[in-house]
Amino acid sequence: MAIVLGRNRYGKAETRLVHVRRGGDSHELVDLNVSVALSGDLAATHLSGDNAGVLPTDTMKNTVYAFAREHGVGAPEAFGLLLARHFVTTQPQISGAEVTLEAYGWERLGPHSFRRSGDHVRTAVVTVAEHGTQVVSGLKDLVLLNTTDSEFHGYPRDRYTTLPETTDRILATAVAARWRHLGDAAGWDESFAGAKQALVGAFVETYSYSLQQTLYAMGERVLRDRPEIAEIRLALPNRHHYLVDLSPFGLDNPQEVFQAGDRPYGLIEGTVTRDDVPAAGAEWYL
Ligand SMILES: O=c1[nH]c(=O)c2[nH]c(=O)[nH]c2[nH]1
Repeated sequence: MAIVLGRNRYGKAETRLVHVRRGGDSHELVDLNVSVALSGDLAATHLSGDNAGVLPTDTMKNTVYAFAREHGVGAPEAFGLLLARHFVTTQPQISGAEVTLEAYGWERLGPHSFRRSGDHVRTAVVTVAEHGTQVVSGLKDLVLLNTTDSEFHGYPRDRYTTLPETTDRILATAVAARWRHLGDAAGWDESFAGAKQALVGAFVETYSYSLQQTLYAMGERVLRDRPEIAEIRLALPNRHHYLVDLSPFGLDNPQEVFQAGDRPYGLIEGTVTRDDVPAAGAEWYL
């Protein structure tokens, strides 16, 4: 029996970067949370504390800020690619870099005034490794709700089943989605806007018999509308809304008064994919 070092990586997590582009009269604002994880020949530091190959995580943080000044910050995918390629090409012991970015939205109020817009967080994960480059875009915390056009019935019942069948309910979720691109040179902002629009459009327009059906419709719409996207993964918490029994007060409740549930919640997860695209890198499955 031997004890050996397994998979490992290291990096600086959650570098908060705010970039102001002061071009003309109107300023541009980008607000990012950037995490870098590097992998490669890092056995020496783990086994003997030899740090000859360990670029400090502090340097990674500095690189994020310096690159913002030197190159500007465009789409999160583009900035992530720039950083990931930099670490892999300049550090001989590093063979893989994963840069994860969250972009917080700011809505313009004036030439140099903004209001934080909280309806979703845009995400990107860029991986540069020996086997290739993978760009995954996404979003999270996008809360959507339909007040009708949602049913749930026809499910198996056992002795523990109490859920009443319904032909009219609220369907609500907080969308977390990530989608992998076929190439590494999409028009990132336009692609993101199109994918988000497809997700929302399918949620609104699908008459739903289950959140699972809605999930598939959302993924399918993204792949139909966006040829640059190979595959999409969705995680949809079912934000249950319980019809309140008002009969003790002599009142009816024709789908008007609901209690918003918190926990527990159903969690519906799924992948929608094209059947003719190259397989994803291993990172996709984490
Ligand atoms: O859309 C739904 N899918 C389920 O799998 C499920 N399970 C449940 O209790 N309610 C729902 N709703």
